[in-house]
Amino acid sequence: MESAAPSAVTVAIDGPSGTGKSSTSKAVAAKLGLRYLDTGAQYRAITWWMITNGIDTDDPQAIALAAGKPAIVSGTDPSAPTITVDGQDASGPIRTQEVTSKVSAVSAVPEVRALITDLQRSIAAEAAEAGGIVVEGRDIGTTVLPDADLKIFLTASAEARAARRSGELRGKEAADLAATKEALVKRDAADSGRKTSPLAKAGDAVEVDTTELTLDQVIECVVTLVEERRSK
Ligand SMILES: Nc1ncnc2c1ncn2[C@@H]1O[C@H](COP(=O)(O)OP(=O)(O)O)[C@@H](O)[C@H]1O
Ligand SMILES: Nc1ccn([C@H]2C[C@H](O)[C@@H](COP(=O)(O)OP(=O)(O)O)O2)c(=O)n1
Repeated sequence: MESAAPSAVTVAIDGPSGTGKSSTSKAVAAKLGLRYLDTGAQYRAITWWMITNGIDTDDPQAIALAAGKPAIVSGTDPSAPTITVDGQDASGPIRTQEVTSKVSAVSAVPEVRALITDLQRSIAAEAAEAGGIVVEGRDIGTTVLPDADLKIFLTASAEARAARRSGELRGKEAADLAATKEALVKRDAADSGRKTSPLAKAGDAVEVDTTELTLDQVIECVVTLVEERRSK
């Protein structure tokens, strides 16, 4: 007897910066034939648009008024994810230090979250028709997709996360380890402390501490969890 195609699965992966969400989610999606959505890239894209259009990122009202203007489109192929703003490739500009330093303020504005959350839900619903998706961010398991089939919350010590991040920055915008750690802890605090859907572990999420794990071990662990979920 031929085995049936695996059922569609929606996976939510949340956690603070540098825990391995993007690398893990992309690899798991590629291995299992799922789509992939980086929700942080969407918040970065809207932040980049605000900066380039002269919107004061310290003014929540100005941000709320402008939030509906940019058209943000995410490509969900895990081997080549894309992000455009008004048709323009934004994958490079959204990774600058300037965007990183302002994204928490912009993403805390409720009007921004409402628009981006709607966009994320429609992408996930469309992907569910095509096998499923891994969606990574801060509030996916708690707010965006509370009915996800599997929820993972990645953690790691601030030291490990800063070391991973400063490894990425070396040679580009050289930041020392202490400064990287300080910026990262500050962003975590802002993301966890905001009123509207803060960074938080969902009650039914599986927590995976990646501090002492290699990336391959984390990927293997999540693949196993998805397969277990699918076989139920
Ligand atoms: N378990 C791990 N061990 C070592 N390095 C890792 C691990 N997971 C991720 N990394 C590296 O850490 C950096 C940040 O990972 P990333 O997936 O972007 O994290 P996040 O999306 O949670 O911010 C990347 O350079 C990635 O290769
Ligand atoms: N679901 C999400 C995803 C990201 N955000 C916000 C908060 C984060 O600090 C920024 C950037 O997220 P991103 O995942 O790109 O951050 P890092 O990869 O950890 O540097 O976006 C959010 O508020 N909700």
